[in-house]
Amino acid sequence: MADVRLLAEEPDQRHVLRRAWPHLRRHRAAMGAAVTVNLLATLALTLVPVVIGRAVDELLDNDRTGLLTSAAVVFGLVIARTLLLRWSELLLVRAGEKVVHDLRDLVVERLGGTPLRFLEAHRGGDLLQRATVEIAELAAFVRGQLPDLISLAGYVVFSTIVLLTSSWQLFTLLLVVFAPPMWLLTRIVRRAAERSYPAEAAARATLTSTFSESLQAREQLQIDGATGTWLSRLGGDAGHYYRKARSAQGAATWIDGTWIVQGIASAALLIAGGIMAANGMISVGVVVTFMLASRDLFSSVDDLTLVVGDLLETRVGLARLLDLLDATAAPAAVSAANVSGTNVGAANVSGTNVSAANVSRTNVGPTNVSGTNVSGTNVSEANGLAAEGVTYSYRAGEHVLHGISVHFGPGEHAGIVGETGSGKTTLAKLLCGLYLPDSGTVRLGGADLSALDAADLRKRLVLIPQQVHMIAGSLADNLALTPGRKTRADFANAADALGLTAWIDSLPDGFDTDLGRRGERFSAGERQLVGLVRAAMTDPEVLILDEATADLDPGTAHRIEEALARLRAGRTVLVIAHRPATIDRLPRVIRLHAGRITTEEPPCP
Ligand SMILES: Nc1ncnc2c1ncn2[C@@H]1O[C@H](COP(=O)(O)OP(=O)(O)OP(=O)(O)O)[C@@H](O)[C@H]1O
Repeated sequence: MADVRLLAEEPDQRHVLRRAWPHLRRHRAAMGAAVTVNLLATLALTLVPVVIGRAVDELLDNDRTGLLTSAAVVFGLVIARTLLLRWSELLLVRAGEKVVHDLRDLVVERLGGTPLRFLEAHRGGDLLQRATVEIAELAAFVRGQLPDLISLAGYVVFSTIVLLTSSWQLFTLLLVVFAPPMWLLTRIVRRAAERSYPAEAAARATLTSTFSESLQAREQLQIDGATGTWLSRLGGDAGHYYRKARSAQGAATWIDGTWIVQGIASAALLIAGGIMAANGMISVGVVVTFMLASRDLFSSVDDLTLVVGDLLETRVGLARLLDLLDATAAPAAVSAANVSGTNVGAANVSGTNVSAANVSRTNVGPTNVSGTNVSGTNVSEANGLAAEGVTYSYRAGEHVLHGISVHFGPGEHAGIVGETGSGKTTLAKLLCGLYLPDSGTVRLGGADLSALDAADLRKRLVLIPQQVHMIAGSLADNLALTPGRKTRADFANAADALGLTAWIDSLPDGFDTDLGRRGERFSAGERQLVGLVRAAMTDPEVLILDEATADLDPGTAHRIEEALARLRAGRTVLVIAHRPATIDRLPRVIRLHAGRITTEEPPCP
């Protein structure tokens, strides 16, 4: 299991911003500009209580000109604030959306390039949740709360400065009455949120997984009459999510405590301010400024607590997303790890089981193949496809393949057979580089697959699985899923080369025939025909067909055999064979039993 890092459902939330920074770096100028404009808007609004306080003193002094000037300044500040705020929101949302857009692209790119094993090791719903819901939540936060968060943080700072410069005595009183209980409440909310939000996100991901699996398996569940069992499992997951969501709500109720703290602080300030004004220590205007600015501060802190609640929730999603990006990053490092692991394994294998040299001389007989079938000259192991001491496990410690060594010469046609679960499909995926071995090496033309360029590999080695996956759309849409830009003419040429033109013509709309949402219109065998046409367009060195286990109608079986026979020329073709008719025709057969090669039937003369 060397090449897979398993994702934790409840992520580590430490240093999330530091981890996210590399993804923000490209947009820092735009974000810096947005934050600056936002802070200017906030500053404009924070100055309003100061001007109102001055206006009150001017009113008490009968200074009409001063009063009118102050009123004009208040008006100007409010207008400036409105315009600046709108501008900053636009800038911030635009910059934030770019970040989210880049993250979304990166997730798609990383998931597309990640080893198959990584995808198989995780529940589809969990990956879906991280790649869609959590990015959507991040986008919603950026649009909805991020501008507020910056404004509110600005209010807290600027209001504090206004309060401190208005009256240090009242400010000291405010500090004593307001700050300690607020600090305590914030700690409580934060702790409760850190406990409950990740658990809520994990429970939601589990529910999504169970739900999406039930949709995928709906036919099987109905056949087995297991819908009830599945529903109760879904109900269990829904109940678990409900409990976690309630606990997260519980964490949020602590926020209401801030109202009580604010009430007490306001009353204390009013009494103290009144006494000081009566004694001539400060003007009435200063008391007014102080009360207005402290109200601003209270409501900012209040709103900030709510937004911070959202921030903590978004932080969990961001941490889960960053985990996904980290786990699917750096394929170079992954393959390097595997290459070294492979070398160790290969050394072990040659020491204990079957050495690479033995494989070519005794077990597999590539010399025979090359000597007789292909070129008439000896082909060493440097040519063709070779597994050397390959070991593989899906779960740590449970080997599915045990030191498999086998070689297929260029142009060879061979079969891999064995009972269900003996490891044929797993070996096929290793042979075409979809899995990396735990130990041992798979080589193509002498080169370790893990060292080859992934895109190049996909053109040189093609696997047609038992169940060829189809996307919603037409036959042409499905044929287009081939490396390179293929045209209608390419589809037609490939079908013609495989003798499938009559079959395509027999479809209602030829290449435009709609195959349904999941290609339901085609049987397993017909889907493999689609796979064969794609393979013909890719023109790989090695083609591996994992024969469909479902019963094939004679017409389709014949078309597959015919197409395969035409594809065989000039390339290595391996068939994971299930049907006796196929096995009988294979010139060379390798039999697997419980992850080991048991017998090797030599090539037919
Ligand atoms: N994605 C997976 N996760 C965990 N275990 C798996 C996975 N795929 C296969 N296995 C297990 O590995 C073993 C070998 O499976 P594999 O599909 O390679 O066998 P097979 O010979 O191709 O079987 P079949 O003829 O039924 O296709 C089986 O025990 C199977 O349960």
